[in-house]
Amino acid sequence: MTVKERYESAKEVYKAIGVDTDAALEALKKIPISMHCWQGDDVIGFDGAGALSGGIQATGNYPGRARNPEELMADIDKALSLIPGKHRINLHASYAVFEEGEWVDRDKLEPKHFAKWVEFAKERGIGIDFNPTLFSHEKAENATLSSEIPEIRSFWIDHVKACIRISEYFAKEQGTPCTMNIWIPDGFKDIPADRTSPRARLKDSLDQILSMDYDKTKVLVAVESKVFGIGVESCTVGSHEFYMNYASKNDILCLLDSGHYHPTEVVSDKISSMLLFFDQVALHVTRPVRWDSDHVVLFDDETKEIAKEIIRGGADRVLLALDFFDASINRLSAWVVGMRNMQKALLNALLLPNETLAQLQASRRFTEQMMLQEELKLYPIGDVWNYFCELNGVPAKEDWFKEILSYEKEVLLNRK
Ligand SMILES: C[C@H](O)[C@H](O)[C@@H](O)C(=O)CO
Ligand SMILES: [Mn+2]
Repeated sequence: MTVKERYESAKEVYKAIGVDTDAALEALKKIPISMHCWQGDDVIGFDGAGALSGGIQATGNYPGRARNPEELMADIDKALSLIPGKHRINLHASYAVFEEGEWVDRDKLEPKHFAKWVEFAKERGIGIDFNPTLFSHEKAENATLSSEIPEIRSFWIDHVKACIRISEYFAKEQGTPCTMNIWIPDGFKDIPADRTSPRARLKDSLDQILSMDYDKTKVLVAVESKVFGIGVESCTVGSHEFYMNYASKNDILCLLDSGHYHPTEVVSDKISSMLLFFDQVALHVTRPVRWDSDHVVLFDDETKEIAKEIIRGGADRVLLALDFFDASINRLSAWVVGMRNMQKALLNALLLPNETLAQLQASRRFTEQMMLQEELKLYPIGDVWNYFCELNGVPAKEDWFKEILSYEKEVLLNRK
């Protein structure tokens, strides 16, 4: 049977439970995922400002890490060619592209340092999202926006302001808003004596940043909380409560990273609450293994549950990005697996009879609800997925992997 014939057969199976597979594929095609550039080079960046810091870690030494903008762009291109649909790319400020012999510190970054990325994105018709980089820098050794040292705090305030200007430039050039997400590593290894002062300084820094004049329809500022990081186990200044309150009072976005909560807490359970109080919510989907380990996103239960909440809450209300970095495997394969898995999870959610399931819950027919949810797990989603790949001109099933192998042989292994 061909992929199309299998799809036609699956379509009938779904039709019997009231699910329109054609509509699901149309909807899936319209959901962009912001693919993080930092999986390609183990979060190193190009500004040479410092080794990876901030309590995050890329482990492994698989050959072929992208070492410069050309290599990273080529790798992103290859990965995107194996992922169905049109997506976005997510950059960090540390990925500024300088002219030969040029260098400026992070507080002096300008749109021109990202012109190459705009050129890259425009040629491919994709949008760009952005992140100030408040780690891997000598001035980030202790604290950034919450620093007790006025010059350090001003430096980072200026950096984030510069990033807002760069985000505005991206948005203007690409014609779609740019999500600009702020994450800082500030915190304390051991029990602090004063939790309030650092948080008050962080609040003041954000106030100063947001007081600048910028187009709020073009730059969607988000703040990303975290429960702990390596070296800051006892207290994170930018905690969930801090940022949720700050975002709500200041009309900016909260970004929920699925690795940034207590191990038994799940982001899938938070999305509906956020969407009742905010117009939109931003996500970093990742896979924490025992800690915020940033493993590649799998087609696992929590990813599926997050996707259900995105579809049920309205995909246009969720700014979806991925955030993992695994240096122990082929980095392009990591991107492709993670992106395709996020899409499979979204497809899975789109293929559910969501109305029927909600009605079963509303009438408290939980026995039937459980039965149906379990039976649906074995419905022929694979046939629908393969057809989606074919429709979008990318290899179905595992067929994309041979492209990775030849790219590894011809390109990655030559990066000595
Ligand atoms: C590199 C990212 O910005 C970073 O991973 C941040 O988003 C995060 O999740 C830190 O744990
Ligand atoms: Mn994150």
